[in-house]
Amino acid sequence: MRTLWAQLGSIMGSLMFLSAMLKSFPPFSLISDYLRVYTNRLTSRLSPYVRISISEYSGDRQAFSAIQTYLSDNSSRRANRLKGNFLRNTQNPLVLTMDDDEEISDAFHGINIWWVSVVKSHEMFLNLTFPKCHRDLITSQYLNHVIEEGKAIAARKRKIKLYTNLPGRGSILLTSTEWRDVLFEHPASFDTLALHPEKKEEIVKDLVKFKNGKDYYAKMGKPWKRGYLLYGPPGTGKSTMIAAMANFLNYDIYDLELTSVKNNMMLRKLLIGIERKSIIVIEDIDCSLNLTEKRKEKKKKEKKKPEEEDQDDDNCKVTLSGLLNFIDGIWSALGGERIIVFTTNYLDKLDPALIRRGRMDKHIELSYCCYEGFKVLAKNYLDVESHHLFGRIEGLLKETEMTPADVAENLMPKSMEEDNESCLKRLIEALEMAKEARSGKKKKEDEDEGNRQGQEI
Ligand SMILES: Nc1ncnc2c1ncn2[C@@H]1O[C@H](COP(=O)(O)OP(=O)(O)OP(=O)(O)O)[C@@H](O)[C@H]1O
Repeated sequence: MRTLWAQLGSIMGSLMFLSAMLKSFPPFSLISDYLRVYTNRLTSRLSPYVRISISEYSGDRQAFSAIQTYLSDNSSRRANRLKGNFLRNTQNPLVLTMDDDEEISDAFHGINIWWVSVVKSHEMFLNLTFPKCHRDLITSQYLNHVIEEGKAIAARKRKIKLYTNLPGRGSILLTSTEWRDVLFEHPASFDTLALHPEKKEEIVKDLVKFKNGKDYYAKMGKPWKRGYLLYGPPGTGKSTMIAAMANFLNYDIYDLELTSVKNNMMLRKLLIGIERKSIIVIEDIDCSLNLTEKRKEKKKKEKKKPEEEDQDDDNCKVTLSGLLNFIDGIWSALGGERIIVFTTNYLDKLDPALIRRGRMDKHIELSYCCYEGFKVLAKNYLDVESHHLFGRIEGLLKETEMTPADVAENLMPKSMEEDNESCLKRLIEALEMAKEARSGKKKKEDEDEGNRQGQEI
């Protein structure tokens, strides 16, 4: 049937060609225009099919690329002619898509649908043909199905990337910085994170609420973004938590090295280059800000005027106000669905303005290893869930402070032959030493305090 219509189409095409010929003779140009309009009308009235042409510039770019993803997924299984594109930094770099003018068929509730990809004057169109009698079903349900399915396929195939800001290519003076990406393949997950289960659950719930919160944020009239402050001693899992968050949400990570950003303008430029579904990380935020504070103190001593200060700051490094603008200025709302994470080992060194609630919505303390955390590490490293030495370790963990990084280091087998018992005993030894060192330190502090009070009397 569709072949018959194709033949009719070619007859109509010939008529149109004739009309174009006639057009070159001025007296006939009016007639030829009428001829073209009426042949078009006649074809569409008589045809039992409808054709919808969707341009890549039709407005919703995301919907168009979702349709492309859906068709590419279908075409790589069904079409005879495919286009291959190579992607950078991926494990499976070859991506197959439908070739130009290639047709693939699809079915929805028993209705046959045909798609053709066409490129005209550098513009791509996806043409969809289906029986006229199913117009409502196809335009309402089928197209939505294609877009949603395309988005789901893209999410499943999405590989997480880690972006870092590095000096721009060709920038000899290192005055500009740009994002460079590599594939992110950190295996951390909330299951392997040594953290109290209640705390873990609270964080996971918070992340889920954020990820599904598009409508909620829109209703509140707030940009779809959230700030997390992770603080605690070195080796307590702040970086590991960020990796677990990225894997859980399937978001890219933008690791912002603030000390190599020349000024506020450059910071804004970097911000604009950040895509949706991302976690922006500034590690050791206290170190980056110290530079600013020290510079301010120096300027105060040099008795500079405020205008000079601003100018100098802009020529020098990112200022506190630039950073605040980065977090909650108008630019920061672009695209939405972004998380910003600050980490620090020294919470009290930070400017309260930077971490106030609303800016850093959730403050998460990562601390020394608790018994629950140890059990996760024992499972990760030794694949053991219970052991007669666990009780001794539980008691020692309550009496001393050891970071999950140190617990992990002691648990890790040092050779293929080393058994679980020996690894657990090494941990017990290390915990006992830490306990002794701690009580020695405490004794010394008490003595010093006693001496100080004695001198005061
Ligand atoms: N909570 C944890 N759960 C699982 N592994 C952990 C945890 N904390 C630390 N580790 C282990 O210790 C290593 C160092 O941890 P990580 O880099 O995440 O700590 P950090 O708090 O970010 O340290 P720093 O403040 O020095 O950057 C990790 O590679 C991981 O193997």
